[in-house]
Amino acid sequence: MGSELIYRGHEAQPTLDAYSSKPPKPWLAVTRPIRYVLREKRLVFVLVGIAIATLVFSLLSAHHGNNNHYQIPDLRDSRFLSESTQLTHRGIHSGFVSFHPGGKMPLGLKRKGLRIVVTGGAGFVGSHLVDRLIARGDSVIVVDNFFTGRKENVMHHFGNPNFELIRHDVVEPLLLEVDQIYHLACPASPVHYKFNPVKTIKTNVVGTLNMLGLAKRVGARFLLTSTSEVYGDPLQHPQVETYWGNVNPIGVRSCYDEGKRTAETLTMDYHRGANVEVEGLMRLMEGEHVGPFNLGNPGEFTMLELAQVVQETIDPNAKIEFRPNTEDDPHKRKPDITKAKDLLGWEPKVPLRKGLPLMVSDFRQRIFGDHKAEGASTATSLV
Ligand SMILES: O=c1ccn([C@@H]2O[C@H](COP(=O)(O)OP(=O)(O)O[C@H]3OC[C@@H](O)[C@H](O)[C@H]3O)[C@@H](O)[C@H]2O)c(=O)[nH]1
Repeated sequence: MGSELIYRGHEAQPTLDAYSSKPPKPWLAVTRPIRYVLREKRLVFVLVGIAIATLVFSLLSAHHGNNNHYQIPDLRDSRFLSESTQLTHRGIHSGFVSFHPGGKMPLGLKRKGLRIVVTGGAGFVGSHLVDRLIARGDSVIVVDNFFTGRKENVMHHFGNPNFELIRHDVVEPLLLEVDQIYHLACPASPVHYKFNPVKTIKTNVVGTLNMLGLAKRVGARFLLTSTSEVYGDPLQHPQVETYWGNVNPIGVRSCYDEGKRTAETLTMDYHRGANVEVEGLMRLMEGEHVGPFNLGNPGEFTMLELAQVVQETIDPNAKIEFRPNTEDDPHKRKPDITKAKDLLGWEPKVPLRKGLPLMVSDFRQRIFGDHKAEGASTATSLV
C-alpha cells in the first residue's frame, strides 16, 4: 500500500509539468478529471465508498425495521390494544405499551389477528378451539405429538396461510414468536394417562415449564387447561375454585391429578414471579382475571343415568354392564361455576341430553366422515 502511494506521487509530478508547457485547452477541464480518475483507479475507491455507504444505510434501516417489528404488532389489533391497557394496570407486558404505537409499519408486515399457539390442538377440545380462533381471524400454530390427537381433526385448515401444524412433544423446548399460548397438550382420559404415568407427569411438569418459559420469553399470555380431577375425591360439594381438593398423591391416577396440580402451581408461580398471565379459555384469555376458573357443567347425573343417555343416543339395544369402579375415581363431582358466571358472564348452554348427540355426531364425522357435526363448536364449553 505504502509503495503504491509513493509510486502515484512520483507519476503525478511529471504529468503536471507536461501540462504547464502547453496552451490551455477548455475541454481538458472535463477530460482531465475523468482520465485522472481512471488512471489513478479512483473509480474503484468511489464504487467501494458507495457500496459501504449503502451497506451501512441498509443495516440502519433494517435495525429500525426490526424495532418496528417488535414494537408495533401487538398493538395493532384492537382486542390486544385493550388487553395491553389492562395488562399495564397490573404491570404485565407493560413493555408493549411503552413502545411506539404511532410508528409506521411496512404494509407487507401488517397482521390482522393475534399469533396463537395451541398445544394439544389436534385433540377434541383443542381442535374446536382452533376452529374458533381461525374463524375470528387469528393465526394459529398447533403443536401436538399426536399421542391421542389426530391430524384429521385440523386437516380442514391445511392450505390456510393462517394455520400451521407442528408435530412436537412439549417436553422438548420450542421457540416461537406468539402473543398467546393455550396449553392443552396432555393425555386426558384415564386409559391414556395411565398408559405411561411417568410420561404423563413429565408432560404436565416439563411440558408446562417449557410453555411457561416460552410465554415468559416472548411476553405471551398463557392459559392452562387443567381438570376437575385436581379436586380428587372431593370432600366439598359442589367444588369452588378455592377448594384445595382431596387427592391421593401416590395412586394410579396421581400422574394426571398431581401432574395437573403441579402444572397449576408452576403457572401461578410464573405469574407471581415472572409476570406471566393466567386466564381461562377464550373468554378467560381475553379477560382480566387471574387464577383458576371452573368451566364445566354443574348439572348432576349418576353414571347409570349417563349410561342410559348414551344408550338412547347411540344404540337402544346396547347393554349396560355393572363393573367395579377404577381406583381413586372420584365418587361425586360438581363444579361450582359462580365465579365464571359472575366474572366472565359464562355458563354452559347445552344440557347433557342435547349435548351428547352433538358429541356423538362430532365423533362420527371425525372417525367415519359420514355427516356434518352441527353445533360442534359448543363442545369447547365441556372442559
Ligand atoms: O404428550 C402429549 C400428550 C397429548 N398431546 C395431545 O394433547 C391432545 C389432548 O386431546 P384429547 O382429545 O386427548 O383430550 P381433550 O381434548 O379432552 O383434553 C383437553 O381437556 C382436558 C385437559 O386435561 C387436557 O389438557 C385438554 O387437552 C391430543 O391432541 C394429544 O395428541 C400432546 O400433544 N402431547
